Amino acid sequence: MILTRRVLRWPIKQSPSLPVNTCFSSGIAFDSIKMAAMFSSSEISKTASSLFSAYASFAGSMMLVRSVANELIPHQLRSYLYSAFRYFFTPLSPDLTLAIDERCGMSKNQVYEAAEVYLSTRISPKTERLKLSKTRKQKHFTIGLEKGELVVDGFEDVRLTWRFVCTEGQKPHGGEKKHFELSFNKKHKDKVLDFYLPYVLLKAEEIKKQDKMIKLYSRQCPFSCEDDNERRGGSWGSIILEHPATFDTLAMDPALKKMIIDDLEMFLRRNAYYKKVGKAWKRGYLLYGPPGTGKSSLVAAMANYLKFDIYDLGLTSVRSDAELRRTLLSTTNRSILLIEDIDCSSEVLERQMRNKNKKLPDKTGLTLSGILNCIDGLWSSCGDERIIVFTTNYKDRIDPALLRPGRMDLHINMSYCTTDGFRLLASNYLGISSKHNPFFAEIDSLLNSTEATPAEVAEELMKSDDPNIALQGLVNFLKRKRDEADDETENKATGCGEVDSSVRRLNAIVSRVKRLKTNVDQRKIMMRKRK
Ligand SMILES: Nc1ncnc2c1ncn2[C@@H]1O[C@H](COP(=O)(O)OP(=O)(O)OP(=O)(O)O)[C@@H](O)[C@H]1O
Repeated sequence: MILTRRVLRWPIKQSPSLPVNTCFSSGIAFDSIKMAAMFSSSEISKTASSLFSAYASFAGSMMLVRSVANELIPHQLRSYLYSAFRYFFTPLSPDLTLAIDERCGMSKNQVYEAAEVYLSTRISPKTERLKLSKTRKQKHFTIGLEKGELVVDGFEDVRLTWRFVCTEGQKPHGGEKKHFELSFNKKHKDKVLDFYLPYVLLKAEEIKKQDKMIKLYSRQCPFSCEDDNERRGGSWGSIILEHPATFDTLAMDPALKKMIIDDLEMFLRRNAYYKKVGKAWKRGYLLYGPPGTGKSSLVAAMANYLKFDIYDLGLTSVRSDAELRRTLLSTTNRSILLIEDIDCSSEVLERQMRNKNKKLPDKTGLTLSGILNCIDGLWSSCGDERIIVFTTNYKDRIDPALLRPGRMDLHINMSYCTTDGFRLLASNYLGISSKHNPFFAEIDSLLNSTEATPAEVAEELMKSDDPNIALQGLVNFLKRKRDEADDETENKATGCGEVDSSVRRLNAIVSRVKRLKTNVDQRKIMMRKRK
């Protein structure tokens, strides 16, 4: 108040030392001249001293008040008063800011991870700094926000601002603490929590699925392609699965192929259904058939289709039920557990032998009941979207307990190459179709009377870039197979003595050599003609 009164009493005078109508080009210079004209130097110094004395008396009284308050008012009441004072005198912001930390305790924060992925697709052209990275195994660049960068996003009528913040960790060598700040108008709080953030999680999941590199895990693999270069628990190592098999390249009965795809689709859709009926969300497939009919290729096609990782578990490397449990618990959701050649697993066969011969000692700690428990017992319920695939060349050698529905839901017979299968392979390997090709009819009739695996047919088709040579080679191969099969049947039917059968085999070899020579001659003639 003193200060105000003094200021108001200042006289407004013109300085006699300056001519009133002097002209200046600069406005600032003109103002300062005006000021100087208003106050004489003695008056300015008087004003400054009164200002200083006012400030000193104000600061002194405040210090006195503060020390009295510190003495008389208890600490808790004081801090309450301060916060109330701050609350009433700080202007209210209409915005709410959510801090999304990188970690929740020891584990990663799912919302933070999702935001990282989602925001990489929301970067505006105005953003000035971005983070770019790519590991040797990654196919695409990874783009992220740099410290302090902003992304503005919209969701229905809500405007949201994301900011990426990095701060120094409090502990020495604690590294950087990272978090996102998400700001929006307070009135949209419910919409953001109930709809926007779940939408971000969903979108991030979709983006991850698109870019996902499928991994093949094995306990025998000495290293891991995980980003943090750590092996998963349960001693799994991994490599990127680069198997190009897809359902489009698989030569198998089209109806069977469609049935498998539909079954997988239904399995993926049925999360709620599995919960409702009280079953673990998993599905078991048994693939059986002779070697080279595409069992492993089908597993790769399933993984590529679903974008699921594969855990290749050799049962022979598992020593006990406890180890099997540990190993399976360290596998992730959305994965395929592959147990190949289940009939060759000595433990599974052993139980059958033990049943027949009760005296056989229990050699290992891995038992069939341990395996069954992991497939559909209580342990199997730890995890979601799991697929278990058993493969075997001999279905009849497997313990029926393993095959019952609920354990192996679908039994898929991978059979010899059919005419449909051949057409697909011919189109894949040679880029040809059956139209006007003279070889197709002959190959069809040979395939109907001979058992050849898709692997054998594919091998023949790969032998030449020239479709005619490759197809002629396949015809010869199938004829040879047919003759061999005929010879074998004949041998079995006649049941002659050893000498007779040796003579017949010798004759068969001679006739086969003759046929081969004819084929070679034919091929030479064709080559000459082409030249
Ligand atoms: N049905 C098929 N469609 C396309 N290619 C196939 C098919 N079956 C086999 N092949 C070809 O043969 C090769 C071997 O097949 P694959 O390993 O999948 O057979 P498998 O039945 O798993 O054999 P095994 O029982 O010996 O493990 C594959 O790399 C693929 O090129």
